[in-house]
Amino acid sequence: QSLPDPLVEPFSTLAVGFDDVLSLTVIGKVKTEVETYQAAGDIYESGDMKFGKRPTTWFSFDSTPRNYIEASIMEFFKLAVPEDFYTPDYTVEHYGDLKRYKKSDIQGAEWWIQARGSKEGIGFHYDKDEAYASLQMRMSFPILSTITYLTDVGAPTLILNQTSLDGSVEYPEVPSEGFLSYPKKNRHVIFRGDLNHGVSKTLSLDDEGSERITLLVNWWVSKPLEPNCMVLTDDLATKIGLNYPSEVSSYISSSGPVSGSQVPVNSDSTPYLNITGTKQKEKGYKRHLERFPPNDAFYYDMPKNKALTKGSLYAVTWEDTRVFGHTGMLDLYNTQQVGSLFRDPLPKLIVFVHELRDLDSPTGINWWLQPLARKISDKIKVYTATTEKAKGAWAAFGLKEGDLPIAVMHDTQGDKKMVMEREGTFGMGKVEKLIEEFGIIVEEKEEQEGREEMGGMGQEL
Ligand SMILES: O=C(O)CCC(=O)C(=O)O
Ligand SMILES: [Fe+2]
Repeated sequence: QSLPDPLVEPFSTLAVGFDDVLSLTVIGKVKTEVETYQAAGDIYESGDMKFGKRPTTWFSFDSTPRNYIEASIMEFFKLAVPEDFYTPDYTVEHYGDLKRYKKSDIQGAEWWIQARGSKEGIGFHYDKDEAYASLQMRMSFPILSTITYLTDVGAPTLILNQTSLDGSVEYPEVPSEGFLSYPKKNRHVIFRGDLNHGVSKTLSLDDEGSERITLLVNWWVSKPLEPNCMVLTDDLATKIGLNYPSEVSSYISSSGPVSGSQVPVNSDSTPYLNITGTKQKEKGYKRHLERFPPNDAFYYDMPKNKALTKGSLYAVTWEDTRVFGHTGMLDLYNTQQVGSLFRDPLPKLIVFVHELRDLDSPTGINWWLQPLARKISDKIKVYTATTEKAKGAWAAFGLKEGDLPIAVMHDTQGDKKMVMEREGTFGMGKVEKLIEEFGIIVEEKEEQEGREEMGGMGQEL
């Protein structure tokens, strides 16, 4: 049987998709097993894990599939082509030495389940060896991550061209490419294991009431550490009702492979979206916001939801006027961040606000601060600072609660500080004046629109 080659004409450098990956009978069996697995609860008796995360399960290639989930994982492996994801042409800034993997380097798969409501999202993150990250403060990534949609429902996965070594500095600072994948039952999406991704709830095209279920399978050179990634022993598999290797093997020998037709999804069936334009409010677009550390806020424009199609995949590119993520969020409890903030030679503009809502609400500060931060990003690093995470910094600038919202300038190298005038209404004009008084000249580009207030978050622009 010859395998489809999705990468002859890559639709996107970030990810590839296949439809009908499993046979209809098998996808039904996998769904039932997923329910069984979910119902079994905390099978590894891990108790309360950090961040309330459930452990993932390891499946080694040495073992025989004991259920249809494991048989499907063996099948998905045929679609994983790691070499093609690490060609020297695709360079992410800090990957001077691109690693190239052979399939034979892969030892097994880590898998888990996600179940969400039709309007729910999943926060942006890197799939990583969670236990290793806690120990080493560095990230160890799978070679490839995959998503298999088990229902047609819910918000899309958004995979970005952004990676990081330690989770505190990201490359590039602001993503310019995305792979947007709406759920479609029996679709399998493969992407590089080191990319920032999440599920954007504001892009959901479904009404409340149904369930979004995905099976996540990641390919690793070696097993991620316990207690976050666990081996499902035969005893445990029997206990939860997922151990019937002879049924699985006789199914395969009598009914044929567990695979379906495995149709590559390419640009013929799904469009490229080039998001361009310089106006703050580009007609026909909606601006979305996702929060992820350490960039803290990522604003990106997409066609209005009614112009997007359920079940589609989109390769998205954004002009730098259509994506924003140029501010950091000051967090005095994050010692790693405070350290890198002081080492960074650029002067800082810090905007102190009471709470996140002051930044993100439809009339929030971020709607004009983000474009401003982009404009000045080569001269000034902009931070926002909420009371919860940054109250401890007020004293250094002689600030009191009643002064907020307020901006300060801080040259951490020369320890030069300047506080904005307290009189007058806080806004973009006052911030620009502060920057100027601090002695930094910002080139005036064709930025007239920057003065316009941006439309509200999630508002159709
Ligand atoms: O369900 C999805 O679309 C993605 C889930 C995911 O990224 C994860 O669980 O790590
Ligand atoms: Fe993930």
